[in-house]
Amino acid sequence: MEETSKLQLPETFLRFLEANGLDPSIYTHGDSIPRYVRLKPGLEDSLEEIECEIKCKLEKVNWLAGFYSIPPHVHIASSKAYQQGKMYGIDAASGAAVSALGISPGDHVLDLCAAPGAKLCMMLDLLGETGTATGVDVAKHRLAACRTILQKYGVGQRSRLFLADGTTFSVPPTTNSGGSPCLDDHEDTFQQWTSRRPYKERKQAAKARNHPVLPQYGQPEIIFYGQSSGVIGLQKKELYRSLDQQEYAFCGYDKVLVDAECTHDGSIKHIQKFEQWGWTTLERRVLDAERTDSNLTSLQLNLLKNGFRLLKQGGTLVYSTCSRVTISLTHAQNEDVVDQFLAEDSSAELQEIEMAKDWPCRSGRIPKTVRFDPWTSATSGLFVAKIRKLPPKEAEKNVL
Ligand SMILES: C[S@@+](CC[C@H](N)C(=O)[O-])C[C@H]1O[C@@H](n2cnc3c(N)ncnc32)[C@H](O)[C@@H]1O
Repeated sequence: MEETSKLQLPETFLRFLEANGLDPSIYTHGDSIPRYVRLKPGLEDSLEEIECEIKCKLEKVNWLAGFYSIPPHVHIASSKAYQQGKMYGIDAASGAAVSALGISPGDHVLDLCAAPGAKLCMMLDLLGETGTATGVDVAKHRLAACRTILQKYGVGQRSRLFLADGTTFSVPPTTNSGGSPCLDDHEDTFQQWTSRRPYKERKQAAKARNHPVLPQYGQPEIIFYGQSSGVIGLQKKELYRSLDQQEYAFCGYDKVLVDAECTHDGSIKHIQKFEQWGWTTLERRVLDAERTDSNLTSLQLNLLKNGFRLLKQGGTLVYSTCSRVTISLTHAQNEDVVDQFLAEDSSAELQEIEMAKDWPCRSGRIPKTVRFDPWTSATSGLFVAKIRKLPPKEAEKNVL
């Protein structure tokens, strides 16, 4: 804390923060943001037991159901309650982004940047016993961690995980949402998922390792699916069917989360290091890169476009950028991406996030978008935009 308050930020960095509506006090007033946990639904009675175990009180987050805050120095990873899957470690702002989707039982939900899976687990808890959740990520090791988490919390039953590029992913939700194990042992039929893969698949995987095929050039690899995911018993050609754009309007996903990739560690600890490395290095490595990193913003835009393409008419998409990094709250990675997307697609309409009235957030540069600033929200920081897919008649009016 002492160290942070002494930090003198250079003029260029202060100007950069101002241009992006970021309050520099987060860098000078220290890192006192609490940690958050979410209790597994139905385990509210375990609250006292958990408090005893981790030796601190779980403070209820009044604006977000199921969430509690704990002091930043309390670690939960070694606690029995965490290891037994009674609680999740997830920032409250991340929980808010999932809530903004307005998930209803029976929905088919897509998480286009799913790993390591904290938000996907929350979606599955909200779905309860119905609907399906599909998680996509381009990083295999992160997706494997996501699979472990789904298994740990026992929420994998109606989920599918695909290793794929979210900018081109095209697999629609399955229509058969109550799939049951099939006795058909045709090699192209999906059986129940098992960590022990059949010999033929292992041989194919070994071959692919020698001649790697990036997911965007091949068929998305399904690396986990649950008993009632609707995948069991399906033939590969049925699962990997692609639809015409018009068909997605009726057979697409009800809700899509694009929790986009962001880079540049702008965390307090990271920025502090530039005091030793030299502030000119900060300009070169972070500020200039941020202004010119068109690769990143075009990835974010393409993820948003593809997520929206897979959305049903009347469906809801939430675009958010990852928390824990403060620089990722810049306009370039958030409002500018949303602005460009809305300008290009007349069927996309920005929606008011009604429940945000009770959240400790403020408006983004574009009305109806919201920002959780770490310093005012006491969360890790997040940008959230909620977008609805309009039916063609309403979209026409949008153009006029
Ligand atoms: C902010 S993290 C997602 C966090 C996740 N939603 C959660 O709650 O745990 C961004 C993720 O996007 C993934 N990613 C990056 N590029 C991608 C792409 N082209 N397609 C799909 N996922 C991508 C990264 O591997 C990373 O796991």
